[in-house]
Amino acid sequence: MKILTASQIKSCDITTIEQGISSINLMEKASGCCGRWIEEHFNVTDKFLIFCGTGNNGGDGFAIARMLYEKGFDVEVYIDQENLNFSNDAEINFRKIKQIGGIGIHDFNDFLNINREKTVIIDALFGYGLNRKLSGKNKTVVEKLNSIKVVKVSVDIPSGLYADKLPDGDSVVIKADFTLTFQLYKRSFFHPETGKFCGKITVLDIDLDKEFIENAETDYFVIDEDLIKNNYRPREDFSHKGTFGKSILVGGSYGKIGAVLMTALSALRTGSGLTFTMAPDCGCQIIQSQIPEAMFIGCGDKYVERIEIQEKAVYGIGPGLGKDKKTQNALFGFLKYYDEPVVLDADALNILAQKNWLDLIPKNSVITPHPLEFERLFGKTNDSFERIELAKTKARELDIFIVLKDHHTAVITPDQKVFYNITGNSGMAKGGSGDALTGILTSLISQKYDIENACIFAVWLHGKAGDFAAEKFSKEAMLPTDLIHEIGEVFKYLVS
Ligand SMILES: NC(=O)C1=CN([C@@H]2O[C@H](COP(=O)(O)OP(=O)(O)OC[C@H]3O[C@@H](n4cnc5c(N)ncnc54)[C@H](OP(=O)(O)O)[C@@H]3O)[C@@H](O)[C@H]2O)[C@H](O)CC1
Ligand SMILES: [K+]
Repeated sequence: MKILTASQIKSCDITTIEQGISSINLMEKASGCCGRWIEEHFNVTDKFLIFCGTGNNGGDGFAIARMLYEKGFDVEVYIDQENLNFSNDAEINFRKIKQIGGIGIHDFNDFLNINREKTVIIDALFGYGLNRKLSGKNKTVVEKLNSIKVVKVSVDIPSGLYADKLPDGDSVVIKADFTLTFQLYKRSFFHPETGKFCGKITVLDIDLDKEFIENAETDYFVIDEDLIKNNYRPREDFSHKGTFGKSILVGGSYGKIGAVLMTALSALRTGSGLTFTMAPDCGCQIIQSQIPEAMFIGCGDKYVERIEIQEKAVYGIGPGLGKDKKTQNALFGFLKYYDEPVVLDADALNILAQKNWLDLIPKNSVITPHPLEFERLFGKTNDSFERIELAKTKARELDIFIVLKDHHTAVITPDQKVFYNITGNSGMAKGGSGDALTGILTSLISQKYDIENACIFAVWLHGKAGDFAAEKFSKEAMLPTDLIHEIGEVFKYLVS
């Protein structure tokens, strides 16, 4: 699914309207989708306080108020009565609710304490037309709404948030529990500084012009299930273990054997045909007894001291590797002569950063840094938008793929495309989750998924398995090994 900018969405609106539907009917359709969602998720005994701005986001709010009222809901509307300079469509819908006696219309300043129990706030102050930070009564009413613990539903975008950039420094933004956004995700939904205002996001299809969206230029995409289902290749029956590639997972050090063990286990669970672990001898018993399916190649006593090159294999290097001098030399010796794509994670990245060996990374390799590892590799950035721009530059310069791990992990490609993942949860923020991702990635590349698709599929699969594990064990109790064991459930889900 594409992510378009606010101005592209506005142009798409205009194109849709030029194709035949009037703007007021497009608003009616958008508001109707919101009304139906609200009706499905709340009780008729709930009271709705709908806060409306002067633009079409406010117009949606007026239309939603009318629709909920007509369905028997208790509705009150709040506006800035000192600024009735509405957009054309907002004006039309404002007049409609004024004619309905049963909908109270109040000024923002009249909004006093409320019975929180049965009240739902609908935020229809601003949408993608926001072009400066909130001030005056708009700012005051948002601060007031944020200060009370009551369910908030934002129409299109939490008011105060821009669609595709960070808010200005001391901005005020509605902290929504739900965001009902029209047609496409907005980029700010996926960044840590901004996504936290959205709550649970639902994309409502309002039938915007499909051809416009198809032809729209963008570098930004969401990894949605359509993309995955087009990408996933069910296993052929007439095949043998060699068909499904050879993964070599390199890592582990004394006391951190579990990392490379989890990486190997997740490579196997992802369907790797032949799986080897290259780890220090101190890990041999542990790995061989826990994963008999993975062959073991000893490469040192307590640390990885050498990384031998094997033909027709895909290497995943880093989990639990440590940064011992011998290990540094082993990594240097390997990368100096190996020019096939590799997956580099954790301490492999920290060694490359520390020794400034970035130019040793083979083309089309995949690095999987979390933000701190990214900073060690490429330097500080002021915010996550800047970090993505730097990642795009580095992916192009080094001709590599960057899987930038965060709440919404992003895959950045050498041709500067950015794919945001929407599976996963905070239960995965535990040591070992990254090791599992490395195994999934290595396994998919060894199974001949092209690198871009392997990265996209891997982050989605990893997050989905994490969601299944959270469902089963709770976010607090779930373990990375639970996530690994749920990988099979995700494959079954994909073919269901
Ligand atoms: N395709 C769709 O997604 C559809 C979306 N719809 C809804 O329309 C809004 C966008 O409506 P728009 O009128 O373009 O803009 P907003 O309602 O977001 O903002 C209204 C105007 O407010 C002014 N503004 C901007 N920032 C501020 C601010 N900080 N303080 C005060 N006023 C502000 C600005 O006008 P100016 O003249 O003052 O610059 C905005 O134009 C979208 O989000 C959806 O909710 C349609 O209903 C259907 C299709
Ligand atoms: K809004």
